[in-house]
Amino acid sequence: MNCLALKDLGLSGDAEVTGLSCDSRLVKPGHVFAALPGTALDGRDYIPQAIKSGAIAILSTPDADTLGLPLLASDEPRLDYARLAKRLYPGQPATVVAVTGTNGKSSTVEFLRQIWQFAGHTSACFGTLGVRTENGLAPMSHTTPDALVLHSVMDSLHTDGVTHVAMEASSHGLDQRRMDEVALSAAGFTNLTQDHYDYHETPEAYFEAKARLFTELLPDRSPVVVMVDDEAGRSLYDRCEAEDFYARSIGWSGRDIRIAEIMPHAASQKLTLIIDGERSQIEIPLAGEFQALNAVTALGLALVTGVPKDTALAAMEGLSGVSGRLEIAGRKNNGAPVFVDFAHTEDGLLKLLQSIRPHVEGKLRIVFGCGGDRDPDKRAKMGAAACRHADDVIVTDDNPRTEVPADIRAAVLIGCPSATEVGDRRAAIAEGISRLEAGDCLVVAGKGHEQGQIVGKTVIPFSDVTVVQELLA
Ligand SMILES: CC(=O)N[C@H]1[C@@H](OP(=O)(O)OP(=O)(O)OC[C@H]2O[C@@H](n3ccc(=O)[nH]c3=O)[C@H](O)[C@@H]2O)O[C@H](CO)[C@@H](O)[C@@H]1O[C@H](C)C(=O)N[C@@H](C)C(=O)N[C@H](CCC(=O)O)C(=O)O
Ligand SMILES: Nc1ncnc2c1ncn2[C@@H]1O[C@H](COP(=O)(O)OP(=O)(O)OP(=O)(O)O)[C@@H](O)[C@H]1O
Ligand SMILES: N[C@H](CCC[C@H](N)C(=O)O)C(=O)O
Ligand SMILES: [Mg+2]
Repeated sequence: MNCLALKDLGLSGDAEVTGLSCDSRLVKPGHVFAALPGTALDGRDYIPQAIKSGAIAILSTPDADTLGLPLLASDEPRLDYARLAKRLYPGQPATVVAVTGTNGKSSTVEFLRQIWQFAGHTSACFGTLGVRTENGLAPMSHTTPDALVLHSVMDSLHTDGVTHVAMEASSHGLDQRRMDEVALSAAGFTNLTQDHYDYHETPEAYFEAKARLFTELLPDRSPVVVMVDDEAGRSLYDRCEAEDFYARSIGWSGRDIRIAEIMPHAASQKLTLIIDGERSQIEIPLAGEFQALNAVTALGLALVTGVPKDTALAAMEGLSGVSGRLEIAGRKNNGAPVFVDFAHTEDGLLKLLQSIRPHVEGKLRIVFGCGGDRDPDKRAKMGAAACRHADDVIVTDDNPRTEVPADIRAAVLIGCPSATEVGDRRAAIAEGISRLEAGDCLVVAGKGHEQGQIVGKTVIPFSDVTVVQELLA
């Protein structure tokens, strides 16, 4: 961490700043406390608590009552919090790429990391799964972490010799300015469908939060890679072109990387791609069209960050799947497979079930639920998608958080009245497995890589993959 004194921040006094926090519960002696107005609470109410814990200055709105402590007054305290975080942790890998979109961010950043690593760059990625380097995975609490965590992660990656990092840009993170001080080299967009309307309220506001990455955070003329197969992608691409970015359009209807054909095999798929007018064919060791789309987005980002085309294509032929994304967890003794996937939106479920369907001779069965304290409007829609595209649906719990689990299940069942309801997730998975006949397939969706079930404020250890394996044993 950089050494700063109060006077370096324009405040009086020589006291050394030992750290920064926006949570009074984490304040230590010598910290600057950022008292931020929030979505549920107001950080300014916690100034007395922060002072008791040893805060020596407050960063907040000009009207904040600091009880005599020096005030770093700001009309945009979240932005200035990010700026101070960057001053304390200034290191950053030279190439930083951010990926946004409703679905596919975690997969795309991990594939991009693998391509860079294959090309000889010391690489990392971070997001929902944590911070991944060639040495392993360290957990993180958010998809786009709070600015302080973000810059301390960047700084330590830089210290460890990482030159290339791919990060996920969530709509919450963009809206709350968590990544405003990151110096970006390029950005990618996967797709936009419904999620998080509880927070953003309208589809337009959700889109604009994502669009901030391109319109406000990315330096002029930077490369952008946009999947243009949906309306949001096309509209974003047009904006990026108008703003003089180096805009690359990719996808089935992409101009710069066009997917001409995908031939699915049991556990792989052959892609025919037209890259800048030239045809290439590769076999990627991943199943499911959506995984191919994410791999192509990663390819686009690898190319604009300097990886030679042949190297990037060779890397794609050796990609490893991401934990909990169409991961085969095991097979019943009659051969029927059980997959674990992280689909937690209507479109995610649709794409997941469409991807698996061609490989199923018998019945396609699904166990899933919807998260509590998250967009309630997506629940019946997810139920309807499951009902329409699977042959057998079991609705269960998925992180009820502070909501009543039965109420969440009831909302899902509105879209899927014929489904079986089994609240306990382990019992639901057991029921799904017991129904599996030869030729069938079961997919357990919604939790993917997650290692816990959040009930109230408590995290109960729970892993879909482990539970499936225990039940199959
Ligand atoms: C809705 C939301 O995103 N909230 C985030 C936001 O909290 P907030 O500022 O609104 O919090 P608040 O509870 O109103 O409190 C206001 C302030 O008082 C402070 N406080 C509060 C209590 C106290 O005792 N002392 C104290 O100082 C809080 O630290 C906060 O600074 O800023 C906090 C600090 O960065 C985050 O931890 C918090 O994430 C909450 C826990 C959360 O669940 N967020 C999820 C929805 C989220 O961000 N998800 C995205 C997207 C996921 C995806 O689709 O991939 C992500 O990037 O992870
Ligand atoms: N390109 C895609 N189009 C539609 N659905 C997808 C796509 N990629 C992934 N999915 C679905 O979304 C799930 C989550 O994928 P991934 O973790 O890569 O997305 P994410 O954007 O990081 O999600 P989150 O918002 O939780 O961080 C997958 O398990 C799959 O069901
Ligand atoms: N990043 C997403 C993940 C949802 C995963 C699902 N298991 C849930 O809890 O709803 C979110 O926080 O909304
Ligand atoms: Mg993610």
